[in-house]
Amino acid sequence: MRQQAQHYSALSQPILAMSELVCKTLDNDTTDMLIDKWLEHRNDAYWEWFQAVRQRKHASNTLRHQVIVWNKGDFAPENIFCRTVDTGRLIPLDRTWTTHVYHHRSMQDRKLSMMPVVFTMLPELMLLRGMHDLGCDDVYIIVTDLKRQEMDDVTEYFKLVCRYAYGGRTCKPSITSQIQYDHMRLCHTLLKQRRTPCFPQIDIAFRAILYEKRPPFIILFSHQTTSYSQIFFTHPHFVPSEDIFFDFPSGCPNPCCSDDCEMIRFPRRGVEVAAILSIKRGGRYGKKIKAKEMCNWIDCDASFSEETQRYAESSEGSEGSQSSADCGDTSSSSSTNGLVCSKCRLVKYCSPEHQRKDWDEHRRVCAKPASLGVVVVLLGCTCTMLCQLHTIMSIRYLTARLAQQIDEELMGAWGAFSIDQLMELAGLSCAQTLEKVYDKEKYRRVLVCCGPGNQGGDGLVAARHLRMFGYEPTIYMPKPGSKDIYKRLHKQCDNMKIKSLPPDATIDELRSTLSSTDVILDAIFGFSFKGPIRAPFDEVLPLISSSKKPIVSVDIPSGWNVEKGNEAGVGIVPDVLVSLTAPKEGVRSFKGRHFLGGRFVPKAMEERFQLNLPEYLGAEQIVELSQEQEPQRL
Ligand SMILES: NC(=O)C1=CN([C@@H]2O[C@H](COP(=O)(O)OP(=O)(O)OC[C@H]3O[C@@H](n4cnc5c(N)ncnc54)[C@H](OP(=O)(O)O)[C@@H]3O)[C@@H](O)[C@H]2O)[C@@H](O)CC1
Ligand SMILES: [K+]
Repeated sequence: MRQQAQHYSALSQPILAMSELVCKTLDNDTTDMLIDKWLEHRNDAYWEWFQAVRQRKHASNTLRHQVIVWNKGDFAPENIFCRTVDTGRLIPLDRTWTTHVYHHRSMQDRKLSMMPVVFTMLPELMLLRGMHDLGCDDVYIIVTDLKRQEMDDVTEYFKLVCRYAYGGRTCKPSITSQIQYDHMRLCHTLLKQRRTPCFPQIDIAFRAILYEKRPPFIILFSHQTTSYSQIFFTHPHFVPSEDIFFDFPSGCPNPCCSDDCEMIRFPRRGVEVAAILSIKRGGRYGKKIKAKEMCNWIDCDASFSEETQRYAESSEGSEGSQSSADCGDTSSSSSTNGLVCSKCRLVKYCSPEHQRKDWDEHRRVCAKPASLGVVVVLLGCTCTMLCQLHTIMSIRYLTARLAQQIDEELMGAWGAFSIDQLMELAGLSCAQTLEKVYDKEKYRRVLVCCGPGNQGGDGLVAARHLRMFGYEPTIYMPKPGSKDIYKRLHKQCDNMKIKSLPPDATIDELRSTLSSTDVILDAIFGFSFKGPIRAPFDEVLPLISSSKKPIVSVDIPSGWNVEKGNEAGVGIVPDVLVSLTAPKEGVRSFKGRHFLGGRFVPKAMEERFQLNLPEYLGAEQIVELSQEQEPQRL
């Protein structure tokens, strides 16, 4: 062993035999036993999450991108199906696997059993295993004592090695010395910190597993309660859809951890934040990884050609489409148009025979997409109404949390928007909505009521546009927000000679302004509102409601719970609502005219969050969702 270790260097390709780590293998039966044990612990966060999947609240889409399904049966892994990222099959979570846990022998001496290691990560492992089909019967875990910062350092090191030196390739002298320097630094630091196993051992085992086994992912598990474990994916294609991770509970066992702490670093924000090892391919590693869509019968190796993957859009219930695959042919070039299950339309088969064979398993999740049932209700509607109703049935209603997440993503690294841009478009939608419903000749005087958050900013932008459209807005901001953006927006309004009530205007002053107002724009509270209503709004809201003036509410009527609506009965009841980005859960029962605005969501994001937004026409910034009466301008 010592002799072999001499050949080891950070730049040459190690082999597993060089590793001094002990490998404990948990076979299928042991894994099954662990899953059974895990199921005894119901009523935890995972159980709730899976229940939510069942109610189609998460990780589900009635269209073909459905990634997790559970339609029937008990809470048991065999009833929960995952769409695999590598073959597109819908397979049950109970397809067990073999776990190889590499650990230092001192851990065994310390009586650290490897069973709890696997048990702690079981829901995540089940999910990951279920997400992968090809070559993933084996899961590799390396157990360490790394702390958070150390885990990050080690992650960066592996990324560097895999990018430039994997396979013993030569790289620029500057990179070589960088790798050697990082290697020495990590050895030195981690040895000093007495981390087990020492860094060279983690390094050997990690790269040797990559080299010899080429798994879709490797987990570096940390035994430290103050740390997280890292998953390394070996190709971007192997990173599961981030929809899966939305709301997936964090598994951190440390009771003192912060909210965003995770047991395993799941790539919650998609490929961009996943630890992906960029491995140079070529020579014996020259095989390009390619997504294969395969026949859903688990024993069949037939895959479908790329061009036929768009089957769902083009073929209507294609039970009869031809099949040319020889299912015994294991080559990836085997290609067929496939038969789509005519009921759920979620899976494909190479032949009727395999469809029949898979039926016992597939029947557990096979169901008609829910939206199809709606058609019956719609008989007798006009074509336009049908389209509108269809829009309402399928549009996604957002929880407060999801609305905030979308907002953050729009302004995050991927979305790259600034708040000014979003607010400008949001405010423009509000002004356009008011203009569409309330004619400026009859409803010239608009009281724009602004709150202390971003919605107040939307109101200020709307006031400016309304002035441009020929209205006479007055701003009322009883609690001006402190951010610079509100001050700038207010200054822009001042420059246009838009009147403002002083923030400390008395209730009498507000009452008198309301009496000389034609229509109110309610831009007080948005998706961050949490009841009960505090001063000064506890006096302002009832006054607005009792004014009997028409009201246009922005995003959600002020005072309504974002998810439960006007259950406390203290909110404003508007005539018109303009939802931004997508409607919120709380407005499902809203009866007035409902518009959608905030035309800034990129298509990719709309699809990722399954928003099912309606089409905006031409250059319009708004689209009407429902109509209680024929569209008309008042
Ligand atoms: N992507 C999008 O869709 C975009 C959305 N945009 C818009 O942003 C809106 C969300 O903005 P947001 O997060 O700043 O929150 P929002 O609701 O305006 O104000 C919260 C503030 O209200 C207050 N407050 C809360 N509860 C209270 C109570 N009970 N009683 C009294 N006060 C209470 C509290 O203030 P505090 O008391 O802390 O000073 C809190 O900070 C969203 O709905 C949409 O209109 C666009 O601008 C951009 C793109
Ligand atoms: K509002």
